[in-house]
Amino acid sequence: MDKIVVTGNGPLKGEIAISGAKNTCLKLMTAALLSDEPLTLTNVPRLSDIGTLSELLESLGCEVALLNGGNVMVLSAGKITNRKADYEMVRKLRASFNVLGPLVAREGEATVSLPGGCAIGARKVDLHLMALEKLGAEITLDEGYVHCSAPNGLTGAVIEFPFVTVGGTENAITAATLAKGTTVIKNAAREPDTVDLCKCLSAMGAKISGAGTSEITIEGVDRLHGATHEVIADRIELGTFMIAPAIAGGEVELIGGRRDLVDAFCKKLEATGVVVTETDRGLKVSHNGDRLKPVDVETEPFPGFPTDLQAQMMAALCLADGTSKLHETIFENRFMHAPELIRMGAKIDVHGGHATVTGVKQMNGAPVMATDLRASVSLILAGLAAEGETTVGRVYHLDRGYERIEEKLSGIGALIKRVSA
Ligand SMILES: CC(=O)N[C@H]1[C@@H](OP(=O)(O)OP(=O)(O)OC[C@H]2O[C@@H](n3ccc(=O)[nH]c3=O)[C@H](O)[C@@H]2O)O[C@H](CO)[C@@H](O)[C@@H]1O
Ligand SMILES: C=C(OP(=O)(O)O)C(=O)O
Repeated sequence: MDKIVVTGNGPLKGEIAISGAKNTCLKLMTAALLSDEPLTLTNVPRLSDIGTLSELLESLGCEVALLNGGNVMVLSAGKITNRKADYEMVRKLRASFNVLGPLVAREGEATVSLPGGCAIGARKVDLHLMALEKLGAEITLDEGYVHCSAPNGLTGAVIEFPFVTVGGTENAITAATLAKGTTVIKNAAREPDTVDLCKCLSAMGAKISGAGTSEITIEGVDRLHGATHEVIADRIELGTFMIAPAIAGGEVELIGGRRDLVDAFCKKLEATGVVVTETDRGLKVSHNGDRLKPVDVETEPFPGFPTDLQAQMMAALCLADGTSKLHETIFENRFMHAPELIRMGAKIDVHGGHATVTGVKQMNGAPVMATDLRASVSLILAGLAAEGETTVGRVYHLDRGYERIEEKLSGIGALIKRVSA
């Protein structure tokens, strides 16, 4: 199994091109199931999660072709040959539960394995099912599978979520595109991923208004057609690489980065003393290497501080000059990076959804273990500023969501390599 070895070596300088967003691209891929014409996605990130979802889509009869070294994907669901998404595939990837909306909308029937919990929390799907029931689907649960049936098609309805669910909003949107009549989604997710999905669906002929606000309206249409859509920049990869010069010092330009994708995060980073500037090509982050100022962070749905950047921010705050408090409000078990950071010399006290981080002057390299995607990258970031060598194990978590991370970080002067153990 591969490991990543990072050696702290001072300030970083250069530029990193931001890839297409994993969490967006996965949902865009499920949209291909809504049309019998091809959907072409450009700016596709080369990640293991993309490969896993491709396999699932292929098992349903959707052809997936990669062009231009994998950067362009053509998805052709001329005919759905199988309406059942198997446990073995769905369990590997939560986003795969989002084939449910498109399948039932187009085929009037679908059976999809429950995704189950994952390391960061229980991650229920009751609200996805509530939304589909509102649209008239009949739902039964049997042996770990959700069976969803609407033989006469779905019908538009008002769906009000009690709290923001990104995946639930997206399943509701895709299902509603082919429903009869109007659907109004209240308390909808405002994430850029959801907005980009709506943009792609609109290019396919869907009638959607209000994307990016808490109320999204969808007028159902009879059919969707093919389209070409460019995947939006990955705001989580962007935020992750913005932390690199913050933690190790230096100046790095993130090509393709946009402040509006990570504004709440930028504000917290700026409060630590880091300088963020918008440039013609993206965002530039500079830090003189002084100790960061402590800040308090609470994760929230967009436009708040993203849960997917909490681990990386914690890594930076481990070296701040003072005490920071982090409150994780989205997932109940998303501090698994804390014990590993503690192995590197950090002082962190976790109590439920809260963590108190008392900054230390220096962290030290250590063998550490990745427990989930964002936890893994927080250990690499900490390694960039630590004294000595940090070896991160179980890097398959990292490969789910970061394209060529060693290459990108080496390009700004980091000492990082992948070794086969
Ligand atoms: C609001 C939020 O930040 N969502 C994040 C979540 O999206 P993802 O779509 O995976 O999760 P949701 O947004 O649906 O979940 C938000 C919260 O609602 C709960 N829930 C959700 C659906 C449901 O049917 N019932 C239910 O109780 C979840 O357990 C969680 O506590 O993880 C992704 C990957 O890390 C992030 O990119 C998203 O930004
Ligand atoms: C947790 C993440 O992904 P997933 O929802 O696929 O588990 C993530 O992108 O940080």
